[in-house]
Amino acid sequence: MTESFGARLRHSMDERGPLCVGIDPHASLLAEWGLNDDVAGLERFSRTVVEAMADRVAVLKPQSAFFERFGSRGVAVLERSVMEARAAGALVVMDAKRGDIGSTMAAYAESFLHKDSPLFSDALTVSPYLGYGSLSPAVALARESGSGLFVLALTSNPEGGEVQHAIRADGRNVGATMLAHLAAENEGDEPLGSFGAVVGATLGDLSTYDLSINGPLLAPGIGAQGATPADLPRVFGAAVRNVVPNVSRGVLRHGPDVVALREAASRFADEITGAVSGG
Ligand SMILES: O=c1ccn([C@@H]2O[C@H](COP(=O)(O)O)[C@@H](O)[C@H]2O)c(=O)[nH]1
Repeated sequence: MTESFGARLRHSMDERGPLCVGIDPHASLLAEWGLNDDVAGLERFSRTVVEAMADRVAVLKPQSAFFERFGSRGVAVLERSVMEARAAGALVVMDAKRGDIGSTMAAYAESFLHKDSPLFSDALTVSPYLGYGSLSPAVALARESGSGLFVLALTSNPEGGEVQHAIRADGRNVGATMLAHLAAENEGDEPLGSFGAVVGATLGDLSTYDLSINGPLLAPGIGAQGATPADLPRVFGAAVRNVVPNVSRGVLRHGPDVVALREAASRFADEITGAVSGG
């Protein structure tokens, strides 16, 4: 039987540390790396990040948008990157932020979470803003295939609050409600549930939220968006042990040199370890 995503993530975080490096081939980064803004440039960029990182970080997170920008040939690069990253030992979180009515959500789930799909990933980011229940087909397929989900709960961008801080009829806000759904999903799972939340590292003190969802907390916002590893204990409190901090541009801007990329990731990893262990 396939080990669950949560279990595989816990082991990988214990072995390699919690850092998640993003594969975000921004046009500006392609230019900084001396690459053309075309499919060949995209492929070289993505291959370099996979080569530099996949044998050492716990998680790689390709941002699908930057590959989709190039149409089917960009998606083919994404497929190869996912396969190569997984083959080299990294877990892949596909950042595609899918969300739709349940019947369409089932097709999105097939695309990313079915073992036979060319884009099969260890986990997928999803949007619950058509209602958490609309994600049910993805939850069901993730359980079947041993993959996971990261549900947008409290995003790192300043605009997110207008939706996520909205107060519901029961007095609870929308973001807190998503966290409660995830806690129910992960109940009893050991060593860690497979249904995570996206919670921005940029958000300051989150002590009014119950972050104890028994699942991973994917925390973007470190580096280019202004948060630092030192912020993690203040933002996440006791839940910091389950945080998977994501850094994309903060690492990628050090390319294309593989050694420089590795050194940048290693600096973030050391700072994160120091912050999380109180050192
Ligand atoms: O709330 C969210 C959810 C996802 N993201 C994604 O993470 C990376 C962050 O990139 P940086 O270069 O480190 O800022 C990017 O792919 C976003 O789409 C997020 O930032 N916030």
